[in-house]
Amino acid sequence: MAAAKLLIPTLSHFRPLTCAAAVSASNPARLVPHPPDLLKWIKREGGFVHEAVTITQDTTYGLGLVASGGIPKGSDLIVLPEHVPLKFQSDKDDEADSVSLPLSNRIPEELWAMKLGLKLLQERAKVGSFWWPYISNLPETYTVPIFFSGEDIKNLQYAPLLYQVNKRCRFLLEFEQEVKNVLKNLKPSEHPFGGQDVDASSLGWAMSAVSSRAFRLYGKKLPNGTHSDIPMMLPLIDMCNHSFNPNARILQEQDAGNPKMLIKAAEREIKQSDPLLLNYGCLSNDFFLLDYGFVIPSNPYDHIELKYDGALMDAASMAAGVSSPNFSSPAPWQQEILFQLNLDGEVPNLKVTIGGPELVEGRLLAALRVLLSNDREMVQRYDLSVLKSLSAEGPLGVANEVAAFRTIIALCVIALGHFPTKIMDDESLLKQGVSVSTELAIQFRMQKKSVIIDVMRDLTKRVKLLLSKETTTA
Ligand SMILES: C[S@@+](CC[C@H](N)C(=O)[O-])C[C@H]1O[C@@H](n2cnc3c(N)ncnc32)[C@H](O)[C@@H]1O
Repeated sequence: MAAAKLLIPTLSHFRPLTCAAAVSASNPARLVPHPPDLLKWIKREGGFVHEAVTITQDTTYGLGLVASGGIPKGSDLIVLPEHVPLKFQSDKDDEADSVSLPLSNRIPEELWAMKLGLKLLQERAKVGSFWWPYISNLPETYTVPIFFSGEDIKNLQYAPLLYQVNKRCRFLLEFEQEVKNVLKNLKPSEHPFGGQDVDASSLGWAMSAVSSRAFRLYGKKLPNGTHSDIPMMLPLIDMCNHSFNPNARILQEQDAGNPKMLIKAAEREIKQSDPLLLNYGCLSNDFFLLDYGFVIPSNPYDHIELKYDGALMDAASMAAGVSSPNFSSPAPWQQEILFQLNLDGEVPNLKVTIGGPELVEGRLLAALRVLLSNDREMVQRYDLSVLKSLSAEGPLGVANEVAAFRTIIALCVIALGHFPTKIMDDESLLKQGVSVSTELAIQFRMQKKSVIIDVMRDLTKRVKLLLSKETTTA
């Protein structure tokens, strides 16, 4: 044993940063086979864990928290003292941050998870890290699309997500080079990762660990009295799985001198064997898959993204039977409204969505209503907020509303045509048994197609209702 220690002296102060591909979504291995007891560590550090809160393997979503007995509503479930969450600027930072800080400054703000990921990777490499009891309990692999094969990325069949995945992969490969360049001339004592090679795969592990587990909460108080919003990893609390109907919620107590993170039971009793669930956010499946590595069936917040384009709108409305639409050449007064909707001008935002709680994004609905109307005076009688509202029920008349809805239905048909497979094909592929990542990609595209079909159904009903009302009043 002594000889082995002598042979590998440099290995004694760091841990390897290798990263394997995900084999199972429901039960990913942890970084070490028998990690320390997380509950005991939290309590030793001065935190509180309700006696009925336990960690269970018995979930379809990996590890989770479960109530071993009844918990009254509003009870504190877990309380973390301020030094336990893992944040980018931590009081425990040391001189290695003079290297990782400039590196993190090269990360675009939208990839904030990579910033905290650098810190996580640094702590993962360090033997004796304060956070090792937490980090060793993290999953070894993630089912996010940056780890999918090229074939499974294509299997997503949805351009906006393909774009995001490619962007993240490209960033990781470029950042790997930047990290290597910065690290190559460092003395061992200055090296933030214990002299180890950091590659796109270990960076991707760290980014996914953060994006799937961090919460954005108040940071330090700013001079103007407000709080900065910073991501942090909350040990144990982050063992809660997601639900849109959660039974727990995160709170931050800002008592002077004693800030704490806690989760409380929601305003209903938690029964024995109930999982403890948090709402990660009212997000589309794009975010759930990209950041968390899962897809929610019938997600009420899922939507599809389209580009507002005059030629596409003309094609859709002609397919819907609207005669001579003028989306490609709007009248000046219509163009002025498109400008107000930020669908025209120097830096327009042409991304519009269909599906989700709004059903049709207000900006798209207003544009269709206005461009399908010839009656400038009537249009100008209404506020933009009315023109954008689906519940306004045909402010510009039944014929205009029917034409707008039919145009959206035709847009949906065009969008469905962009998917190379039908839902029935996808279902039979899933029945044949496929890998974890292929299954996720197929579920993702099936859900997108369901969103489109649901919107078409809803709008078809609205058209029928409008037409029936018109015949009754005629
Ligand atoms: C904050 S962690 C929760 C703890 C995690 N289950 C574990 O084993 O460490 C978030 C991860 O849990 C899984 N997860 C949580 N809620 C889920 C849900 N509703 N459906 C599918 N997977 C879920 C996903 O793998 C996600 O990335």
